[in-house]
Amino acid sequence: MVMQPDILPLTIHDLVITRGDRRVLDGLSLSLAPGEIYALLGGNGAGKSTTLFAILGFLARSSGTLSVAGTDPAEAPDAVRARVAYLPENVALYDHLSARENVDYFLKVAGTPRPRVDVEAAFESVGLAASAWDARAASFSKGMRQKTAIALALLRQAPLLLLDEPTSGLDPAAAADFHALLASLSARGVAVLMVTHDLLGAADTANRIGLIQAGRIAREWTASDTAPRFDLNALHDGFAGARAWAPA
Ligand SMILES: Nc1ncnc2c1ncn2[C@@H]1O[C@H](COP(=O)(O)OP(=O)(O)OP(=O)(O)O)[C@@H](O)[C@H]1O
Repeated sequence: MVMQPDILPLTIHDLVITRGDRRVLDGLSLSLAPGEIYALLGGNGAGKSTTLFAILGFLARSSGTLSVAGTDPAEAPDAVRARVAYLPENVALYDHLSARENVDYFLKVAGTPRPRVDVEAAFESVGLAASAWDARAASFSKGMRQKTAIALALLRQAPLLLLDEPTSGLDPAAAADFHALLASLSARGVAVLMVTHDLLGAADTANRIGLIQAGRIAREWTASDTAPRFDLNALHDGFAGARAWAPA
């Protein structure tokens, strides 16, 4: 992965986004270093998805700054979307195409086709079984769809991965598989911003966990170098408080 050392994959400072008459994001600040895995948690309607859409350049901001690998999505949305890999809760693939054909197609559309050997190496590194490479995506589980999309992100050399509820609906083994995959992405220098309601999964995987409340990061926890990585009681109390606060 080629990255400029002094440019962070993501910097957000004092971001304000208004939807209707509400300041849905109200002074949100958040930066990610290469290889960092950040879990963003918060009650329903707290602004998690809004944060992801703002990073993708889909929402106008009232004030604040935001940059993805040094580029402002408000100024160059296409350049930012070319650098960010966004996985919605349910990854959409062309069902009538195989994993290989999907990846080839998206790379070609992006103007960055890659040789067969590279695509297979990416499938191997995300743990997509070889039997799936040429199978139609219609038969794929959520986990297989995610692996295909992450292989595409690796091939595109995206420095930032945005994940919306990646483990909802995954069985425990598939979720563990997914968390191991995130750790290997992190080791390659990919920064990951993961929106989730899975407190235990976040505590297993993330380097930092942030609680979004009233449109900003209200609390933040950093993983310890020694076990346990996070104080689960403190996390639980933090999130219980946020639920009690969340708007109806
Ligand atoms: N298109 C819209 N127009 C006006 N308000 C919106 C729009 N989309 C979302 N909102 C409001 O913005 C707030 C934040 O929504 P957002 O989807 O970011 O929350 P979230 O934290 O992702 O919630 P959830 O956990 O339920 O997915 C909510 O109050 C929501 O009602």
